Amino acid sequence: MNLPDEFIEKYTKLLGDEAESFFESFDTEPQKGFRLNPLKSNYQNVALNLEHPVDYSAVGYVGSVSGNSLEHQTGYVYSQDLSAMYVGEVCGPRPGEKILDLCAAPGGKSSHLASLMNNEGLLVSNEINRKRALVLAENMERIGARNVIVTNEDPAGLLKTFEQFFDKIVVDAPCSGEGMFRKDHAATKYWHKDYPNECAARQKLILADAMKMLKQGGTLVYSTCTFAPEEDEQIITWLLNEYPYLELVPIKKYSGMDEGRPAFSDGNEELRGCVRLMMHHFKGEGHFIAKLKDMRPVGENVSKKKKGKKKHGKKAAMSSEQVELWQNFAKEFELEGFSLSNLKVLGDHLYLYQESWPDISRLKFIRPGFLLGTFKKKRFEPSYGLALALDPTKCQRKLAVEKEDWQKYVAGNVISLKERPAQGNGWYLLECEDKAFAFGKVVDLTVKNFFPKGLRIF
Ligand SMILES: C[S@@+](CC[C@H](N)C(=O)[O-])C[C@H]1O[C@@H](n2cnc3c(N)ncnc32)[C@H](O)[C@@H]1O
Repeated sequence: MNLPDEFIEKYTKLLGDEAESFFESFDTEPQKGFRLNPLKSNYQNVALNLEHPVDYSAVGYVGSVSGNSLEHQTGYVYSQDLSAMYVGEVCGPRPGEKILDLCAAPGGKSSHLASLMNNEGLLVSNEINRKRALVLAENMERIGARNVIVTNEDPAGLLKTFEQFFDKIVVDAPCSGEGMFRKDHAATKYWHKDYPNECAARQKLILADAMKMLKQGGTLVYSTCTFAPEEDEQIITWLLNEYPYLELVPIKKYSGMDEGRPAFSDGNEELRGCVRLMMHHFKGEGHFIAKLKDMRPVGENVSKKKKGKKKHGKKAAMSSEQVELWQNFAKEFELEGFSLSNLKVLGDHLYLYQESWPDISRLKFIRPGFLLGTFKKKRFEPSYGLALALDPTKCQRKLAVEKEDWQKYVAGNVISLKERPAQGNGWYLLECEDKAFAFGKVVDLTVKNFFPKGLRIF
């Protein structure tokens, strides 16, 4: 491929003997990857080739997945570059933690983080660009996570709500994208000699806001998809100088992973603890990852001081009619873990929003909690996301259909039944090959279509 002359000049100097194989790697075939989603109880029940697992993630595989497959539609699988999937592993989210993914769309890292949190704790997935934030929300819905808020703020906008709040923050920063040149040749057109420095200036602003939202004792994971030292090692040097209480946590290197390069910055040997994923050594695209820990003792911080304050702000109460409609639905589906104190109505929408989460009413959001459904003239219509978050193995009110009927439904058509289900008319969780794929409403011998129009496939 044609790389910009100044790019070649720069990396010839930086990489010396290695430069030739580095440049050759831009002409090699990219290898694809995917992750399975342990939020689904039977997550290994997928018609996919699982013979090539990666060694750095228990849920990652080499291979490709069709966006039109049942596995993809039901959120059992997420296509993700083999390098990108190491970021979530390095973060190592734990159930119960409060985590921020600050630059999150389209959701590769966020879906990975949420899939490892067992629906416990809170993940705030933020994206500054509204169009991209909408795609992010769709992807988070698909994986069936119940503990995610999707916001659409610039990093400074989040500060008013989340000062010193998070246990872990992932900053997968907007960057010069050199590591994506192989996959996306057009990306070379935006590149110019000063681009990495321009990106670095923006990265510092984003990180300065991120640092204000990190709890004392918290962990920051910084990643880019570029090889540029200005945006990689030099940013880490800047962080270490600016925030002397931060320490680099050495990241484990698996086969083909490079160390960070001290010579690309101020010579600090600790930079070796970072990871460089270089296409001439590793099978994924180009990436850089660093992990830093705030070493100050976990003490009184702002969010604790505010403890006495009512966290929810104005929480719209449900009307008695809404309570009854929801409770009837929840009883029919034997839903557990949805206590009324954790439910919130906004407009006609009903959300699961844990009482312990802070008031986000001052933020621009796409999903202010997990959308359970919508109240419509004396009835409750469950959300598509709720269907994907339910465990079909535990649900009695379900209807299993063949693959052809799944195809019809996700294309926007009704399903015809040979006989009426024993439980009569009404809402059913639809499943195919033991995977919940939507709610459908049975009226006699027809399953009416409620598949979201914008997500139709085929
Ligand atoms: C590398 S992409 C994120 C990819 C994502 N983490 C994933 O795994 O799917 C960087 C994101 O940062 C967003 N961004 C751009 N400028 C930003 C800014 N000033 N502050 C925060 N995010 C920004 C972009 O819109 C883009 O979605």
